[in-house]
Amino acid sequence: MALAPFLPTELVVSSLTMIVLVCLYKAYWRPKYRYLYPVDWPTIGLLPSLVGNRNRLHDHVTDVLAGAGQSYTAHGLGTAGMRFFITCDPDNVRHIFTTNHDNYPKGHEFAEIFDIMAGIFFTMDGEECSRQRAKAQSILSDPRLVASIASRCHDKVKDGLLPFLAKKPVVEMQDLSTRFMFDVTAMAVFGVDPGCLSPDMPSMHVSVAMDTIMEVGLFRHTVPAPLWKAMRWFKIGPEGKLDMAHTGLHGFITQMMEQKAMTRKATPTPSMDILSSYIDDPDYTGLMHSLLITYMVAGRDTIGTTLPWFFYNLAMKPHVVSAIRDELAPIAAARKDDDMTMMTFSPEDTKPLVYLQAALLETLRLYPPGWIERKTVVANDVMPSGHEVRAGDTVLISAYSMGRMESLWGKDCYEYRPERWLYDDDDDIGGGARKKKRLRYVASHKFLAFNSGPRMCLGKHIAIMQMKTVAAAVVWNFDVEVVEGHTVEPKLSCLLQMKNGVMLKVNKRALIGHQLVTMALAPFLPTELVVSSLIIIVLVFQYIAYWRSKYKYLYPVEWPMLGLLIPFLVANRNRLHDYVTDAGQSITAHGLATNGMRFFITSCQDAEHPQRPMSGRLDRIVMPRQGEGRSPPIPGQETGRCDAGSRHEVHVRRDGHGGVKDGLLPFLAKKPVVEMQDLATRFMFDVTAMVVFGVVPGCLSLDMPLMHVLIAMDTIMEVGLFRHTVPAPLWKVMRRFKIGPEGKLDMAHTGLRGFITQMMEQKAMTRKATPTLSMHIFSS
Ligand code: HEM
Repeated sequence: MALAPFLPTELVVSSLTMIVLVCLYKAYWRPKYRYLYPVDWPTIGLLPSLVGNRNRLHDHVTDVLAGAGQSYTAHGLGTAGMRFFITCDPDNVRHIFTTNHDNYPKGHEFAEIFDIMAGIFFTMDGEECSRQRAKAQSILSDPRLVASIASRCHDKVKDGLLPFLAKKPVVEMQDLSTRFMFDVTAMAVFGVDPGCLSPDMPSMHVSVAMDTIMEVGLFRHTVPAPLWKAMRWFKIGPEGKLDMAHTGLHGFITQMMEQKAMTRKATPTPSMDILSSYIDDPDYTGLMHSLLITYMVAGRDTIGTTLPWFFYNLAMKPHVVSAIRDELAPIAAARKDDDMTMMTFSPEDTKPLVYLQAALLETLRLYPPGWIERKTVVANDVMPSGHEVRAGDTVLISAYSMGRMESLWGKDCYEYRPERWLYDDDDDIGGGARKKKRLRYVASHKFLAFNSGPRMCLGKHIAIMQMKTVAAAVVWNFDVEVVEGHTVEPKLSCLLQMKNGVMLKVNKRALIGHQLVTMALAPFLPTELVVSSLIIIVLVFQYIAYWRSKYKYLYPVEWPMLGLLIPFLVANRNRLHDYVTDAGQSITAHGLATNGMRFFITSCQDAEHPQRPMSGRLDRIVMPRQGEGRSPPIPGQETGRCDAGSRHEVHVRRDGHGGVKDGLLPFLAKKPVVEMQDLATRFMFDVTAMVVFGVVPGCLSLDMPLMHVLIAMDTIMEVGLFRHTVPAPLWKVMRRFKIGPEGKLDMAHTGLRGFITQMMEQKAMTRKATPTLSMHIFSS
């Protein structure tokens, strides 16, 4: 409503922009240039190139730089002659970050983009920045603080991360790493553990708020400042989201500071955390929120972003996992307590491990969390590459592209290969020459993940120590594997996070002489193996001996002992609904077991089966409703819920009539192809949540957020069918050990409970803000 008077102008302007864009695109775009050079359009500059490649922005920038000899000059949107110089040339980087550093400050636009950290070194330049950095450096190099960070990280791995992984067969590693690093960083900053990494996976508003800052940061970097400032004024679009994120973050910092004040009152002895070093410093009065948020970002965002890429690469490179384990094995062998517990490694243990460090550096080469740096030009200058830059130009340095330049890293620059960081050092031991691996030195202007020159990362050593602690413990104790069908791709943000995270299967290794066996299940494994192998053998023999193709679609075969159910389900699992329908209107069958358990399956209205035996026990009546409307069967027609393999793709044309005004129709209008089951589920999820809680969770939005809760609800129904079909003691044992479908269900329960908690919290907040009665189920 507030925007109503502006809408017509807005509409005209955006329509005109669209028309101009489409015409220019059609007129000039040449497929051969597509992945080589971005076309620098008159007036609108690089915008079409960015829009056209938004789904592969990082790689697009890299392709452009590789094609243009590592540096490129382009124009931004606007008539003010704004220019960009984009580079990943190490000579230029040294010039910008070190040799002529004063000519390339971050600039006031950078400070405006990250206004939540205003007044703190991260967004500043010059004298004040150097003064603040000096204090930060002395704090972060205090051995007592470093020791306290190390021991808190180690304890969190031991008591939080490893037990968590041992209980969950499948995890979303980005979420998990972010939760872990949020807790570890908050402990270093405030001396308080917020408990994000707990088995009930509490909702993470603050963590999401931190992600929002980085996502909207990229948006602010790419559109002209007056545009995002106008949006900020009206709190619309990404700026509306950012405004909420700021409120959430400030709330969190206030809460932490209050908790800290209470602790200080109770135990006045100084505590080893970052906040304690600033709390009485008058220079930071009024800057505490910016300062503490900066430290949270420095720790959580960087390591929390790196670790998922690390595990993702390891999941695909078993030889790297083996090499890391080989390095850890002598340390593990020297332990006395290693046999039945999960092993952790201290910073002293991991410090000399060069292969582990190489694997982490290799991750940072290919996936630097801060993938792009921004600087401003103070005075006209000429780069070592010969390019001229003018005062006021913006310089963008792509750390991501730098890690993928063939000229710097060789032909295999895209390959994850930790060995490139190592070299053989001839080390004469005991008379014989033995090669010892050493870490290769790579200058920071060639490997930019930790920045270079006077603005170099101040937490590099802490970061490597923390990452090694996590990586060593997880690699030693678990096997990880990417869940089939899960695609990993980067998100559009200032941080190189993954768009949908990375789903990993995690299996515990048991340590019997450092060999593999699943530990928690070890005592049961032989029996379990024997029983399941026997069942499979019996099934295969029976299948071969009795199965007649003429019966295949007519009658379920009743096997001796196994009854009807197991062969029935196994053989017809892909057409279960139709199989039940084809079998006639009523059948009686035996289940798996020797206690004579029987099933009567019918679609007759009166459930009176002519063959119903009068003797014997009728245990369950299963009435397939679908069968009722489907006798005789209709060949070739699909029924039931679509599975992933048979999803219906619906080509949607704009209709203009009917419907659901603000969500579904605009969505359909924008997407020419939709997966209708997903869409309908998202739509109904939002509608139902609105009815139940009075809150829209926003599942049906254009960016199609990954909805763990929806998957969880599907899981309940899928595992429900599983529980219906196998004997109860079997699924109960599986539930006890959280294995197979029951492990998945356990995660689904946790996710759903987390969602309900989140909704109830949101509701409680809304009720506080507007106490009038609202019309939805939860309020009743
Ligand atoms: C994988 C881990 C990390 C990476 C890749 C990383 C990377 C970086 C980069 C690229 C910068 C320069 C930022 C800029 O000027 O725009 C930076 C600065 C900084 N980092 Fe890190 N960092 C990591 C972990 C940490 C940790 C754990 C801490 C704290 C304990 C930390 C503290 C800092 C500080 C204080 C600065 C100085 C900011 C400035 O001068 O503006 N970093 N880091």
